[in-house]
Amino acid sequence: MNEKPRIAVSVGDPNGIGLEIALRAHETIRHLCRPLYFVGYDLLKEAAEKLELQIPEPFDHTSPSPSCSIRPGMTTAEAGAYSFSSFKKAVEAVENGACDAVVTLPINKEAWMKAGIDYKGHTDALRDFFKKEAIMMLGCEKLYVALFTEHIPLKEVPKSIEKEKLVRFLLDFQRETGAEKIGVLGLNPHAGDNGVLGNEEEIITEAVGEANSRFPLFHGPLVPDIAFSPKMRESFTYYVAMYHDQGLAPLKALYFDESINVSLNLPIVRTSVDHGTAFDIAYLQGRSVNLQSYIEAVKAAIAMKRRRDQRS
Ligand SMILES: NC(=O)C1=CN([C@@H]2O[C@H](COP(=O)(O)OP(=O)(O)OC[C@H]3O[C@@H](n4cnc5c(N)ncnc54)[C@H](O)[C@@H]3O)[C@@H](O)[C@H]2O)C=CC1
Ligand SMILES: NCC(=O)COP(=O)(O)O
Repeated sequence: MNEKPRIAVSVGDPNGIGLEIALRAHETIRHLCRPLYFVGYDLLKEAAEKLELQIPEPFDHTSPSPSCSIRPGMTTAEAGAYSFSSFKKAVEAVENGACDAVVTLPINKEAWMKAGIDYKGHTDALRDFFKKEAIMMLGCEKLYVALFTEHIPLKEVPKSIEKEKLVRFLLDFQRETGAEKIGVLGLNPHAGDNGVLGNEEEIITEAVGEANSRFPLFHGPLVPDIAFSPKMRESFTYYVAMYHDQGLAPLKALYFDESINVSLNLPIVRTSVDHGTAFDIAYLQGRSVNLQSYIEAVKAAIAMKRRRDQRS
C-alpha cells in the first residue's frame, strides 16, 4: 500500500448518529485514508440538512440501493434494510479488491430484525459471510476484551461454555493479537469458589490448561469482579470474557470514548465504533456526538491492513 488506503465505510442506521459522525469526521479521516462511504446522495443530503452541515467536498460515496428517509431516533425496517445493505456492499468492496478494509458505523439490531435480517450484528453476519469463527474484541491499547459468547441471552451462556470451543477460541485470539499474556475470566461469582457457587470453572480450567500446553500464556479462570481492578490491569492488557456485559461493562466504564470494536479471525479487516446508534441524541440540537471511537477505528483498520500486507 503506497498510497493512502481505501476504506469502505458503512454508514450504519440512518436514524442514528452514523451519518453525523461520517460528515463531521470526514475532514480528519480524509488525511488518513481515502474513504468510500456506502450511502446514497439523497440520504446524505437529507442528513446534512437536518444537521445543518455541508456535505464535504470531495466525499466519495456510492449508493447501497434501497431508498430510505430519515426518522430521527426511530427503529424502522426501512433503516434496518438500508444499514444492512450499506454494510454488505462495503464488505463486498473489500472482497473484490476495490477497498482495503471496512469500518462500520453503528446499526440497530432491532431495526435489522424488523427488516427480516436474522443476524445479531455485524460480527454474526461476517461469521456467516465468510464461514469463519470471527472473534469480537473491543478495547484500546490500555485494555482489550474478547467475548467468548456475545449476542446471546444470558441464560444461554453457561451451556455455551464448551472446552474444545474455548480452547480453539483462546488459541485463535492469541494468534490474531500476538498477546503475550491473556487473562481468562471465570463465569460465576468468585470464579465459582471451588464449586460452591457453580462449576463452569472446571471447564474453563481444563481449556486454559490445554491452551497452555500449546502456548503457556493463559491465566485463569480469573475472579471476574477483581479482574479489572487497577492492580490486575497492571498485569493484564488482554482478557477473554465469558459473556458480553462481563467484559464490556468494565471496558466502557473505563474507556468508552477511545475504544473500538475489531473483528478478528477473518480474511478481511473490519473495525467499528464501540458505541451504538445513540437514538436518544440523533439529529438533536445542543448535544455533542463524540467522534473519537470512529477515528480510532479508522486508524486501527489502516494499521491492521498494513500489518497484513507486510506479512504477505
Ligand atoms: N457497532 C455497532 O453497530 C453497535 C450497535 N449497537 C446497537 O445500537 C443500539 C443502541 O444501543 P445502546 O445500548 O442504546 O447504546 P448506545 O451506545 O447507542 O448509547 C448508549 C449511550 O451512549 C451515548 N452515546 C453513544 N455513542 C455516543 C457518541 N458517539 N457520542 C455521544 N454519546 C454517545 C448515547 O447517547 C446513549 O446515551 C442497539 O441496537 C445496539 O445493539 C450497540 C453497540 C455497537
Ligand atoms: N456490543 C457490540 C455490538 O453490539 C456490536 O456488534 P457488531 O455489530 O460489531 O457485531
